[in-house]
Amino acid sequence: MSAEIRMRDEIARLSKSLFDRGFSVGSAGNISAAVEDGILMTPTNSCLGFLDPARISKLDRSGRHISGDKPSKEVFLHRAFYETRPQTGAVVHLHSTFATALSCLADTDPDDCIPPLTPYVVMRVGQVRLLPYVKPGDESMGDMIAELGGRYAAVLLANHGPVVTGKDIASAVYAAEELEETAKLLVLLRDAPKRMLSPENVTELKAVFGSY
Ligand SMILES: O=C(CO)COP(=O)(O)O
Ligand SMILES: [Zn+2]
Repeated sequence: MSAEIRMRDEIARLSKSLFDRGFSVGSAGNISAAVEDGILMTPTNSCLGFLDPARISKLDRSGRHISGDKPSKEVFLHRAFYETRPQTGAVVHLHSTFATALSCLADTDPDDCIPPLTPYVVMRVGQVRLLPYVKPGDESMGDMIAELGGRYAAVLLANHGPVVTGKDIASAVYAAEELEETAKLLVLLRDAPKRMLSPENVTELKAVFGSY
């Protein structure tokens, strides 16, 4: 089996896993993964729970659609991550409930919208930047991500949802799940006095576990 066929199967398998556990609903969200000669991307308006691996879109390195169904309308956003973070192997965009809830709160800190509450979000995701609202599929979102210069592995799109990257597709999916679970804790504990991880705790985690 070729590496591309294996990757198509892996995208479908992990997408279904996210859908089955409620991380995406309907046709919300999209996933892409790098292959040797381009990028595989979930088709626009497809449901993550019912992808046909053979119909997953393929783009060449310059972003041209070369096979499969029409790609996600968020193609600009995905490509901006691959271009500015060369270590990116996959990109996961979801409308998962709690991360999206944080993206709608007026007092979310745009520079650190998923603050370090527990270690795994630091280890798997790192600092997350909130980007201003634009309509889904707007080309300007690609520019806004490019302007971050590859400094963030994940962003939260205001009033929309998270975008999380990883060195490979499993890492990106795990990081998206970790981000969502931390967002859930932050919403649950919103009005309670909280003990956050200290800057020293965060530095230690980065030193021991590295950052992608
Ligand atoms: O989440 C989405 C847009 O932000 C879904 O769009 P696509 O169906 O085009 O991938
Ligand atoms: Zn979306």
